[in-house]
Amino acid sequence: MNWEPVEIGGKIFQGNVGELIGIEVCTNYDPNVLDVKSSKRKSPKVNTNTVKKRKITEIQNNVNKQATTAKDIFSPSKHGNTSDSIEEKTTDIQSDVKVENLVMWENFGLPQSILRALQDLNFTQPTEIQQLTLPAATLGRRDILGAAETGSGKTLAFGLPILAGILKVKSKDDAIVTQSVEENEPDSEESEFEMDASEIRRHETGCTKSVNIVTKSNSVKPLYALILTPTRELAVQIRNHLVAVAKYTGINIAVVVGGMAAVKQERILSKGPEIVVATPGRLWELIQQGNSHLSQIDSIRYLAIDETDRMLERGHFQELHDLLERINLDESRRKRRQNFVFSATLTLVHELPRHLKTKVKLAKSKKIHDMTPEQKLKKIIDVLGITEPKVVDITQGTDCHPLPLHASMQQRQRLKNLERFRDVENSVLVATDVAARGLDIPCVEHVIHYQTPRTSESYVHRSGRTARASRQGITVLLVEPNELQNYLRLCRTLQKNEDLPTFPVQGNYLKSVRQRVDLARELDKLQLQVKKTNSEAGWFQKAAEDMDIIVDDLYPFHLSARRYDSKDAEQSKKLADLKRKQLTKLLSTPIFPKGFTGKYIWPSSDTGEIPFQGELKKEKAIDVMKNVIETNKKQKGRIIPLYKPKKRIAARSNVKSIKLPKKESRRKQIQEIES
Ligand SMILES: Nc1ncnc2c1ncn2[C@@H]1O[C@H](COP(=O)(O)OP(=O)(O)OP(=O)(O)O)[C@@H](O)[C@H]1O
Repeated sequence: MNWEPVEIGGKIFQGNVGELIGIEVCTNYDPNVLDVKSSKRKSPKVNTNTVKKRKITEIQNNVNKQATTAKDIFSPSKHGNTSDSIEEKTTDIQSDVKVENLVMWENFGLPQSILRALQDLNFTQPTEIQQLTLPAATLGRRDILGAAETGSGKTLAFGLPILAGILKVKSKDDAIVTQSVEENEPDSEESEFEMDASEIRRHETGCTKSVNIVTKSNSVKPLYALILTPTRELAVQIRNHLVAVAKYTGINIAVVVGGMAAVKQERILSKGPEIVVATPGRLWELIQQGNSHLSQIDSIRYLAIDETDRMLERGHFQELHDLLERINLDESRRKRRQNFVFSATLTLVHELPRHLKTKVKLAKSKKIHDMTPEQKLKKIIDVLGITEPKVVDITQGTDCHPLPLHASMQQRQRLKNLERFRDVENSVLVATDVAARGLDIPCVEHVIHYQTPRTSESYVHRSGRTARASRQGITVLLVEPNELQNYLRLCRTLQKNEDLPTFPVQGNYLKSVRQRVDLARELDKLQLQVKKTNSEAGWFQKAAEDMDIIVDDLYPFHLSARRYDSKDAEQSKKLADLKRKQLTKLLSTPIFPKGFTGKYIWPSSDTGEIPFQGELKKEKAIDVMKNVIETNKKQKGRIIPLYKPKKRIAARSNVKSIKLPKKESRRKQIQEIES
């Protein structure tokens, strides 16, 4: 039927007309249409009340069921919120489909719709950060402060609890609406179809009907969650990642970032997405322009801040701070919100050292941008009102966050790491030659050639990543004895008749450095072995399942064929964990003497001696090198000719090859470390 609005004089709306906001007229009235509806009355009668009551009882039963399991396993909700535990049913599309191979996900209270999507993605088990975060977040409803290295699966660590939470809240809201509809209905035995017809009778008089904007379908859709991230690219990535796991949930996720047409952004938001992934700047703009969907920003149930450490830098902080104050406008809603703060470094959040606490007090009187990143992070946590968060920090306890870059990485992860390398101060990019050419990152201070390049082109391109435009930079070439020929060839091609100046290194500290490096290499090898063993076992299991073979029947054969021994693997893992702890401890012990504040130890140009404790200079590597060149010139007054080896050096390396301990000695090592 075709309905058109009826023009009415303004006065009619001045009286008490309840929810009536307009009248429409049917322009192609056809009595047969109503007949079609009334013919439905002849269909088998279904008691609406029974259906709805069953739905509510089902939900209630699930509340009880879930509450018991959650209580058994996890700590209670910070908010004492049990009503949120209502099992999502109505929006859980095709929940009866069997989800296989997801045993590891089963204890996290995730609905079937999400499990199905995880299965489609072949995410058979949660990553470490997900395992540690999900129980507390999904079932305990705790705020989370999380830190883990890049590519560890942080997005789903906060994304899954948000999606699962929204499904629960929505089903709770639906239950309330259903209940209130029931309460307002006459207590009759009408079937659903009869109710349709009676509704038609109630609302349609002749050829007119009332239009009620308060009906559920027309109301403003709630905004449940906001995810903040520092860059546009990340926002898009997070959205895509979440869309993939939300595909059976019916939850809409939108991106709000700078650089996108404002009209398009308004259109996206007018559809009422339940989750908005945004960069703070554009979000703030749209809020200030009065966007209606974003006007609910203070009632969001979930807030995630990804890459918080980067949000504290480069002009993001003030925007973030203002935005959070706006989000926090309503105190009671703030308390009901669940927060996720993910950052690469959370060390100072565990317990702020006393000297920093004093600094925080002092900083209150200063401007916000005078604060250190740690103070800013603390400030954000305070603004959010996080008091007893679950802290999940699986960073390896070092201040150095190396960022890998190589051809077998996903393009997406490569871009992320490059972005991070560009934005994070003191970061280290560990790259293969994929990064040797074309990369234009302005402030790279050092290029270290871990292996002597085989061609002069390679040397020039790699080195060209530093000292860009008018900036200074230093490139250091590490030459092993077996690489000497490469080095000499390189110098000849570059028409150098003198040796490259040597970077001063104090041998007496090298022992400690070597100890750490050896331990790191050993750990790396052990980890590789553990990974290989696990993937072999996983491969076998999967192959057996694909062929419908029961693994147990073949197990002994499988063991001998692949030399897989679960005890052995367990032992290697244990040893790797112990070695990691050892390394973390060693790395937290300073190599240089107490009181040393400089970056490099470099002997005095006058005496050639290492300065006493406290007199060491705080110098950059580039300045150290400049000094060396100057000193060489002054002391010798002549160039140092290129090294000429008397005889060809055999290809040998003085790098100790790391051998993995055998079974017996592994056990011995574990005992030694543990004692
Ligand atoms: N449980 C899982 N099983 C397998 N793959 C996963 C799982 N969780 C996430 N992934 C995949 O791992 C990759 C890295 O995940 P994600 O981007 O969330 O990491 P991250 O910790 O946020 O990294 P970054 O800090 O660099 O942003 C993605 O390709 C993602 O699809």
